[in-house]
Amino acid sequence: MAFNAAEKTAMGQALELARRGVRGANPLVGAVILNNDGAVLATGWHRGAGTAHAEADALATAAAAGIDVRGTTMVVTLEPCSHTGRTGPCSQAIIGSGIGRVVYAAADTTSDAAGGAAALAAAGVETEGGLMAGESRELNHRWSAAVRENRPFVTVKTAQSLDGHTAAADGTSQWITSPEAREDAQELRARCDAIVAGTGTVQADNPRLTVRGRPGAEDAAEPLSQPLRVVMGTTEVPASAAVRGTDGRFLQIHTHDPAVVLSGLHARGVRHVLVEGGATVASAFLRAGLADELVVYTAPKLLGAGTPSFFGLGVSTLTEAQAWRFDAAGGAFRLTGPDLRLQLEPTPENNEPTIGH
Ligand SMILES: NC(=O)C1=CN([C@@H]2O[C@H](COP(=O)(O)OP(=O)(O)OC[C@H]3O[C@@H](n4cnc5c(N)ncnc54)[C@H](OP(=O)(O)O)[C@@H]3O)[C@@H](O)[C@H]2O)C=CC1
Ligand SMILES: Nc1c(N[C@@H]2O[C@H](COP(=O)(O)O)[C@@H](O)[C@H]2O)[nH]c(=O)[nH]c1=O
Repeated sequence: MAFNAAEKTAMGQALELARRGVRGANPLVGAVILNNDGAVLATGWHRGAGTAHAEADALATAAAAGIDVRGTTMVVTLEPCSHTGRTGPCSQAIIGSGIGRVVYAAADTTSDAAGGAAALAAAGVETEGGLMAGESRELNHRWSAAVRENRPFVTVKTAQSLDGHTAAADGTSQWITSPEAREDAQELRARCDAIVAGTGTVQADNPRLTVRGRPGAEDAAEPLSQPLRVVMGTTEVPASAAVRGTDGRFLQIHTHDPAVVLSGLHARGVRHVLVEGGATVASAFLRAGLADELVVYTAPKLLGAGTPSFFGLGVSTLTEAQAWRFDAAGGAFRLTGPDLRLQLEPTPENNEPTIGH
């Protein structure tokens, strides 16, 4: 394999572009188109499930700028796909564009999307993989684990006080975080297929668990399909509970096992789950190694007592601590109004998920 200096630089840039995407049902992918002198002609990245893939995004950017890409090189962080999902196959779009060479980082090992490199080569496009493959694989290591194990990608979100409580001593929790933080959390809801909460939260909060205040939300002029609202636990959700709604997108799963919830949801086509708590349910996903992304909103308030954000993780001494790291994709930390938003992912050494092997 021979990659020139411009291709190596472009792959680094493509990895940075990939990090602009959002984690969830699809992997983070970036793409750069180079001319034969190694100059960047166009760039693209994938913005999440249902939007253009990075390759198509870069091709569209080039087309919009009137750039002729025939005979040029595309550098992309993941092997171009060969399947028609919510968007068309990238390998065919590349072949159709006349691009002469494709350099990719990691192979696409998903059963339905794999085979893009072979399709490109068969069409006469010079195709080489493996450049910075480790970086690309690490960028999507939790997404890959979810795909490998036939389960949805899991985001756990919590809103806590500065001293790590999700509810005060009397069980009150509305609201710990600011309107700005709660508005930000609506974005998490909008990009997932299902929202999971426990029966305890239903009893305490009577939540709606809906997407609101954005195009396609329940309060929009033409509402689109909402994420599925899922309650886990054995206590029957009351007929009057707001979470039941009227659109038929409510489901109770009578279990305490996160793996059972995930396999049931995967069978229904759910590829991204948002776990909204409470602490009992969130901790169960963490304990099982079934949390791929953690978003923690921390309000500058002290409660001194109450429900800890996470408990019962099976950690009895410091060396057993779950290891997480700040996730540059999506912004590791930033202020949302007066509150701090942290985004983390498990380190590759952390407990890998335990289902699906
Ligand atoms: N700040 C925040 O981000 C949030 C705060 N809250 C607050 O947290 C509190 C509710 O949290 P919490 O009491 O932990 O309730 P949960 O919503 O986590 O629900 C816990 C209940 O769900 C069932 N259950 C489901 N899975 C498991 C499991 N793996 N292990 C044990 N039980 C399970 C059990 O009920 P069953 O007997 O029915 O099976 C259990 O009592 C409220 O005060 C609420 O206001 C809630 C959500 C978010
Ligand atoms: N208390 C608390 C949160 N709580 C979460 O929000 C749910 C309410 O959802 P809804 O009824 O759809 O508005 C509630 O049941 C719990 O899951 N979220 C936050 O961002 N900040 C907060 O301070």
